[in-house]
Amino acid sequence: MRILVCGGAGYIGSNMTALLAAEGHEPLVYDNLSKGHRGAVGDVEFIVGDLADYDLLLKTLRGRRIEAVMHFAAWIEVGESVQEPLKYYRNNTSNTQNLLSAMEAAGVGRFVFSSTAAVYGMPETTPITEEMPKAPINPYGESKWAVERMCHYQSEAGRLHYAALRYFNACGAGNNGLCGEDHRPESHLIPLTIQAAMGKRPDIRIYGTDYDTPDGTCIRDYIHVDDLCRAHLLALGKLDEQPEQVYNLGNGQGYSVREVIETVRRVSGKDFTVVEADRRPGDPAVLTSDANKARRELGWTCQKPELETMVATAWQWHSEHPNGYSD
Ligand SMILES: NC(=O)c1ccc[n+]([C@@H]2O[C@H](COP(=O)([O-])OP(=O)(O)OC[C@H]3O[C@@H](n4cnc5c(N)ncnc54)[C@H](O)[C@@H]3O)[C@@H](O)[C@H]2O)c1
Ligand SMILES: O=c1ccn([C@@H]2O[C@H](COP(=O)(O)OP(=O)(O)O[C@H]3O[C@H](CO)[C@@H](O)[C@H](O)[C@H]3O)[C@@H](O)[C@H]2O)c(=O)[nH]1
Repeated sequence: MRILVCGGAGYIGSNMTALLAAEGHEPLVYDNLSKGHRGAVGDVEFIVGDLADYDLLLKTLRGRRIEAVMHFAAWIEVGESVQEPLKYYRNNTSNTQNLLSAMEAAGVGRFVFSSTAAVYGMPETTPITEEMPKAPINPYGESKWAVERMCHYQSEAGRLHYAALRYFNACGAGNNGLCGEDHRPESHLIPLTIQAAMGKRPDIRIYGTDYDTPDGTCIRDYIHVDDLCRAHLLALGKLDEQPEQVYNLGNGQGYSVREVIETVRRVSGKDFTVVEADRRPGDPAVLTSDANKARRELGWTCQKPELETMVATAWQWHSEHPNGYSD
């Protein structure tokens, strides 16, 4: 299929673009490079464009005879979304509405959307199933949940076939270790800890050691970006027969912040300073997925479920690219 990959120069989008090309699809990256990196995308057609540009979207969808859209483009920082809510509603919600409108006008009806575990807010129990209450606690989660509702009603109206994929914590370097994580600023635990191990930051701070968890630190469900991307392919393949798909994507196993830090220490063989700091506002103690629905309906399995493997691929990429995509 000819697939428009919005946000294809970002961390997950660049991995997806590489997988699509490897699988014989024809990806076309659409990214404004506000956060992504040209160097993250291999020899694939690239349009520097903004989701807000309806005319360019329509021209691209029609002119390139696009058959499906995979949509990764968004602002992704929870803390910033609390400080600047409208920035998040504009890019994540309004601009996605713009994209869906252009798709409708161009007659493109297949859509795979990057949603997030943040739609569940502070879940009362874990692991989380898709049916559990959607109760985001920040504008980032709300901005994504609003898109899910938009897709649901478009689908009910017979205007869209879509998959909303609720990622847990994406990590690792994918595409045979070639596509790594280079967010600026970086806010995610694994790359930040790796930066500490590389001596690029003075320490790694643990946000909260008094949670009701075995070692007092937060537990998250880390999923390798290769596993994440394979689920997109499977969802895309079922869109024609199943017009509405909603799946959690996690590996179901939780790892604490201390376990992540120890794994980076082991994998890297480096010692670094760990500082015990206050809790970060809005962090649930435990976020783990029940992804059985994706396993059952898509036939999806995690091929890299071990934290050690995820961290090792990330460590190798950062060691080979000490300045990220600036190299
Ligand atoms: N990283 C995670 O752990 C995680 C977890 C849950 C959900 N997600 C979702 O997955 C998606 C991808 O995340 P990521 O980590 O790859 O983020 P990223 O910031 O690396 O990639 C986003 C890309 O979108 C582009 N972009 C942003 N706004 C744009 C616009 N208006 N027009 C065109 N391009 C635009 C950026 O330049 C960037 O290349 C996001 O939608 C995010 O909300 C990520
Ligand atoms: O310097 C740091 C950074 C993070 N953490 C902790 O590490 C855990 C993971 O944090 P982070 O890597 O920032 O991921 P999350 O906040 O869990 O959010 C990610 O995972 C969510 C789904 O679980 C997605 O919605 C978000 O988009 C994605 O960024 C959390 O407990 C943080 O408090 C630290 O202790 N120190």
